[in-house]
Amino acid sequence: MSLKSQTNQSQAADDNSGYENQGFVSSQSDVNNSSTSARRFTATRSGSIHLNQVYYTWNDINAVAKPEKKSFKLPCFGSKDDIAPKEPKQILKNVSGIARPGEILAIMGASGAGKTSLLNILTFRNTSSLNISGNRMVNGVPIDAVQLTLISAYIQQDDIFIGTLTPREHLRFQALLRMDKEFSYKERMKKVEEVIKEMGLTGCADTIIGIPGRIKGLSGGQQKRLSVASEVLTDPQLLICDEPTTGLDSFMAANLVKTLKTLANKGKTIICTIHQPASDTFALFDKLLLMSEGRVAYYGDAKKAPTYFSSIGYPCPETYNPADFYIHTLAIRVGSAEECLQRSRAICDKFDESDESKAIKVSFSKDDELSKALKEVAKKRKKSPYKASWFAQFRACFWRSSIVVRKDPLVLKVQLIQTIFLSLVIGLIYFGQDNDQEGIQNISGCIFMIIANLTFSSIFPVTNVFWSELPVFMREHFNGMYRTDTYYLAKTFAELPVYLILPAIFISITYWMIGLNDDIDRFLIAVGTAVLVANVGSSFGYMASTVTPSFEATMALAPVMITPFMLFGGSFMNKDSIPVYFIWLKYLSWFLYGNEALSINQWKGITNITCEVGSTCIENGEQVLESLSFKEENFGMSLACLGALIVATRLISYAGLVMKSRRRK
Ligand SMILES: Nc1ncnc2c1ncn2[C@@H]1O[C@H](COP(=O)(O)OP(=O)(O)OP(=O)(O)O)[C@@H](O)[C@H]1O
Repeated sequence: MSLKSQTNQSQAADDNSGYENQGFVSSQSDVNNSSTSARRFTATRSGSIHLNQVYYTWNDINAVAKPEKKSFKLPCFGSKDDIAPKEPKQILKNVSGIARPGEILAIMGASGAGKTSLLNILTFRNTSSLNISGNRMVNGVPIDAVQLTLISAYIQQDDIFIGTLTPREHLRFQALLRMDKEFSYKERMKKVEEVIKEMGLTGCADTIIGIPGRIKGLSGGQQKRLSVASEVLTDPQLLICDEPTTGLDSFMAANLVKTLKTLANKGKTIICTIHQPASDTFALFDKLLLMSEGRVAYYGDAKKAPTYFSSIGYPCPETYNPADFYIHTLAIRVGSAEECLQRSRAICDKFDESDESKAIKVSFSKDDELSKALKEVAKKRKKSPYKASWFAQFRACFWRSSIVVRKDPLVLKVQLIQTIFLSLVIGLIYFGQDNDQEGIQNISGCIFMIIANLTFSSIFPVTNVFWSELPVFMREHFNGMYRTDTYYLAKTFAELPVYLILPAIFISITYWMIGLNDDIDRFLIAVGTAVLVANVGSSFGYMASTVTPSFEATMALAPVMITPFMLFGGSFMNKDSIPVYFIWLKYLSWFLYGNEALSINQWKGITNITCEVGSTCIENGEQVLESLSFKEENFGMSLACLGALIVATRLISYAGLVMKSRRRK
């Protein structure tokens, strides 16, 4: 190791005190015969790697769209176009570039220029429909998708958060699951506070993030800064941002790029695609990669671009925003496409011949140590992508889900109001029932109403929350933050109090208003039965959500799925009259089990049913149960079946969630 690299090593050790040095320390001669700054890296036992500086290079990237799979058509129905083989479409042609530490590289171009395709290729994402050639290297070492994720962070265009959290809570959750095992809880929380300050989020750290259309929260710019903050927590040396300023006004866009600039000034390498930035935002970029028709039209210092374009005959007028000028010059306009294509081709050809073009291709000396370390760490990460243990994942997910339960009005507040309102309505409708002939019918009706309300008021809030949280789960799960089982189990336990307390409140109000069996033990059994029914309902809500492809499909199909269980619940049709081919549905109907349990609880041992002299009457509870085909000895079995249905529907929901996450892979 050179003397210079040893000096840098001790300096960097101070910078990275949180990392455990395992001896993978390397130096490397610099690029292009420029000054030799040693770049060391540190690999930790827990499977992370930290590079002091990142030079990300891509050379001669070519991308061709894979031919579309032809759908089967009878020859007589196909047009000539269907039969003729289609020319493979070249998306990128010999695209090269380099992103350096301490700089922001902006990838710009008109619509369809190839920015997204290039960014996808640079991040190894969504490239299954392309045939790609060329190489992508970090500090001269060819890398793959997993190796890139070890040293970089990708900030996607759309910000996805749990809207009921505050930025501080969101960042704490991220820190608990994404920072290396070596960091203590205290260090993680300290890092969160540092990042809040660094990203200018101090003023809104305890404001709710917000849910569009439901809860007002952070501004677009603050949300974007929070996205960046989430990534900065893990201290990646390479940040790749997909159109970070989209949807922001020019002031907020400039603010965000200034934040990125602060990070670049700390030595980070930043790449971002951008759509027509305002001139003050454009002025903040260090390097510019202009694309046109899948080719490089310019790569170099953003400030030198006007001189370069003047030199090839396209001077930017003084009063013009340079970004607008380049994009207009390179855009392919409808109506003059051929002329625009010729101009684009000429500009790209000129760039290919220019000195600027030659400067892109830089050579690195071989770094076998870095290559070996990257491979080793990637191997570990492939085995287990998670940085936190199973228990740490469960604890963090449980903590966050508990906050959601407490703060999301849909989960607790709205449900509580709805529960009290509906229980009062049912209580008033069936108020003060007596043990007489009319009361038998009324009580049978109100038991059914209680079960139906417990079911519906559990299913729909669950589906709403599930679908609004699903994108967050998908992104975080794929980012290796937590496993599906820890997420699902933590959520189940965090929501449990809701499905214990709300049914208990519901039954407590209705039970006494209606005047059901006034034995206190019977009341407590009714509470227990209501809790079981509500939990079958919430589990069914999860199941309906995980086995259907979209929120709309869940909302459309859930009632259809519930109807048969409701029909065979013993109220609309006598239990013993169910057609033989539908008997299996009866065994899955929580309406039937709930109905049977609550009816037995109500009528068992009742001997004093009033009967007018001279009329045919049901005289006691036993006869009531007999008329419904319910048997007292089935009481325990009905409760056990409700419990079994909860377990079964939860397991099916879990399997559905696993399938959903697998399908995304
Ligand atoms: N998988 C693909 N198959 C076929 N054509 C594709 C594929 N991916 C991209 N293209 C085409 O390649 C061209 C470049 O697309 P790309 O999305 O990279 O452009 P862009 O510069 O990001 O545009 P915009 O700013 O409008 O998003 C477009 O004409 C697009 O239709």
